[in-house]
Amino acid sequence: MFKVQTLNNISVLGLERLPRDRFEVASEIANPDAILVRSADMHKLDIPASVKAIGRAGAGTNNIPIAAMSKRGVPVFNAPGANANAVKELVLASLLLAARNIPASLDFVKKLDGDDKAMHEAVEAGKKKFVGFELPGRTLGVIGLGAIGVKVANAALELGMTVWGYDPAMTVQNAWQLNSGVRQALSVDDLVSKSQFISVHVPLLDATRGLINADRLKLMKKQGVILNFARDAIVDEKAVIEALDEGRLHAYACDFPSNALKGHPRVIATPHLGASTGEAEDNCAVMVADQIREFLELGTIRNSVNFPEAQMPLLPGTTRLCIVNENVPNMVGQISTALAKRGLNIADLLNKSRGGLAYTIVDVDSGETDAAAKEIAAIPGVLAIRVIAAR
Ligand SMILES: NC(=O)c1ccc[n+]([C@@H]2O[C@H](COP(=O)([O-])OP(=O)(O)OC[C@H]3O[C@@H](n4cnc5c(N)ncnc54)[C@H](O)[C@@H]3O)[C@@H](O)[C@H]2O)c1
Ligand SMILES: O=C(O)CC[C@@H](O)C(=O)O
Repeated sequence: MFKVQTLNNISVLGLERLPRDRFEVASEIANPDAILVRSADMHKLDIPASVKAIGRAGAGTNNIPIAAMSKRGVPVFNAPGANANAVKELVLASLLLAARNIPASLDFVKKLDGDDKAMHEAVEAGKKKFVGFELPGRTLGVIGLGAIGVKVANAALELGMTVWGYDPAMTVQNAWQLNSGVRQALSVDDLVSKSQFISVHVPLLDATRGLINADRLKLMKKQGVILNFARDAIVDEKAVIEALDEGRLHAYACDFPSNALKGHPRVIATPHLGASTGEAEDNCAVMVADQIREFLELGTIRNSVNFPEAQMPLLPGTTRLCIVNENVPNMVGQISTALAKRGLNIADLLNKSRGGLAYTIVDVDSGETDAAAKEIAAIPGVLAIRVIAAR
């Protein structure tokens, strides 16, 4: 029986992918084999030694101590693209809210009083304060052309906007999805200086912290709009407020409210709602639960942010060893020597690496697998090992 701990509410559809005869799932559980999480901050958490995998039911993994997990040989999985449409729709809604001054106009309507005639007169007199602008011909710059950025860029083109994109590490799969009408910016500065609207869709990393800062805001076209549905620290909030107050920026739409932003007349803040649709919550939970199940039952790695992809069908009648080690020479040699010493025949083997980590799946015919696993675990550089018996 595998034990899975949930640190946030995970959609029932996802949890149902873990059959109860093989998986015990609870928010409080001792010695879990795996953790399912959404946005809970795991950096200060004492993650039990029993944990063999972490599944993020979403895209961003900045709430998970990935480097520490890599050192322990623990894969971290996420759900790439599973909530991208939900975020795209909220970005588009916010683009329109900003262009048509809708939040301020709704406040104005809420404060109207008097009889209907008085109200009608106030509406006709007051509406000039909320004159907006239309999107065709306006320029949007999209920083980060991943699952979300590509969808936002394509949708903005459909709305008649001129769209520039920048992503130095775009994947081939995402490039296939991008409308060829999206123009390629040469750098962040190049994109910023061309754009009136800017939408950021990058992960929060050291390299993206403060990506939109005071200097870049000065490069933007006048009356610009910044859309931040990625992570708070990607945009320098203080610099944005200054630009709003000086009238250089028209609006800041973001999914990460703070005291400084709250109540600002030109800030449109939503409470981290990007992925909050039933569809996105289901998609993320199903995807990540399937990945965690396949890892625990078969050692398969799909959509990990720190491990290489690794899939090998389990040969009937064999026992599987899954070994995580530092990516250094002669590890496979030492592993096969330990197996040969006990007369264990290798029926199938897969060895993959990513950065400093290597992962080996080896299926062996019957024999002293536990003893061999113990010996392999003691090889310097081996970080984790599991033995999975064929069912
Ligand atoms: N508001 C929400 O609820 C919500 C929901 C989903 C995702 N997000 C955030 O959005 C981010 C992006 O999500 P995604 O699904 O598109 O991820 P993704 O991994 O598909 O795309 C991220 C893209 O950013 C690019 N990138 C990385 N560093 C860059 C840089 N310095 N400049 C330009 N491009 C860079 C990568 O090459 C990649 O193509 C997530 O990491 C997460 O933080 C927020
Ligand atoms: O789980 C959520 O609601 C937010 C998820 C989002 O921030 C993500 O990075 O996928």
